[in-house]
Amino acid sequence: MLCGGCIDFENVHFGYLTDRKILDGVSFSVPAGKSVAIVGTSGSGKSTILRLLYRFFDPQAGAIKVDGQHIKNVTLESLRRSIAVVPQDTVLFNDTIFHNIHYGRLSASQEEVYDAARRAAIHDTIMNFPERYSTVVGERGLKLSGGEKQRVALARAFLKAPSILLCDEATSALDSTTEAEILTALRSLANNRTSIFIAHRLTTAMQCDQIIVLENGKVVEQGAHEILLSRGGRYAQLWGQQNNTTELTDSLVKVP
Ligand SMILES: Nc1ncnc2c1ncn2[C@@H]1O[C@H](COP(=O)(O)OP(=O)(O)OP(=O)(O)O)[C@@H](O)[C@H]1O
Repeated sequence: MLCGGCIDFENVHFGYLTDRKILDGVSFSVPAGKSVAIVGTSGSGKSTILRLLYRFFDPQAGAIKVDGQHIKNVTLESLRRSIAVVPQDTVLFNDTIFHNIHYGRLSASQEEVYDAARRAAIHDTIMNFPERYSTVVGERGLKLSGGEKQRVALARAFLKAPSILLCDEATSALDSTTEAEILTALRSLANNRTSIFIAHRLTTAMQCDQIIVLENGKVVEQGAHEILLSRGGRYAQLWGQQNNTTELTDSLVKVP
């Protein structure tokens, strides 16, 4: 039985195929209740770390521990009960929006589902759907936008109230109001929970207690935002690149 405090990756080696290493001796710790952002170029193995923690795959060498216990010695059910995942693209069932949120914790009451939806800033949107919470969503129902789907994932996670939160930040552009709402909800969900964010925007990473920079399957830098910036290494370089791009985009948008 896990109560889901700290997470430890100890010299983890992993490849999906035998001749191609994806994680090459990854070690890091997330203390209970703290947040870590994983940043790095596309394909560096960020999502793989989350997949191993959720045990979609097992590492070939090294250990992954939660609360000091090897996760391979814990039942899958117990492991997954203590973890909520907010993915980039949430899978919706062809069912009511109520059921789609309720799925986060099937023992929850109706009021708890509404409350989770409120906290994920999607309740008001649902109340404007043709049949409110009974509206069928998914492929054969009402299509939800990327931002709405992400809020459904957040509502499920609020309902689950896990001790560990894994979040893969959306790369797709959301309008700035939606993005701000989602970030606020995510921050309140991550509060006092051990959380790992795959951060595509460094402005998200900077709000985490620790940042891990992953490159070619290795942790090349680790520390808090200010410290990594002052070190002038890989993170500082990524930060410079992203800010230049933002400035460039801003200046392109601000055509008189
Ligand atoms: N199921 C799989 N089978 C084989 N290779 C895979 C599989 N899933 C991912 N990979 C490969 O593993 C590498 C790391 O993938 P991963 O999804 O962890 O990268 P990432 O850092 O999260 O990238 P991104 O930022 O683009 O999402 C990639 O080169 C990818 O092609």
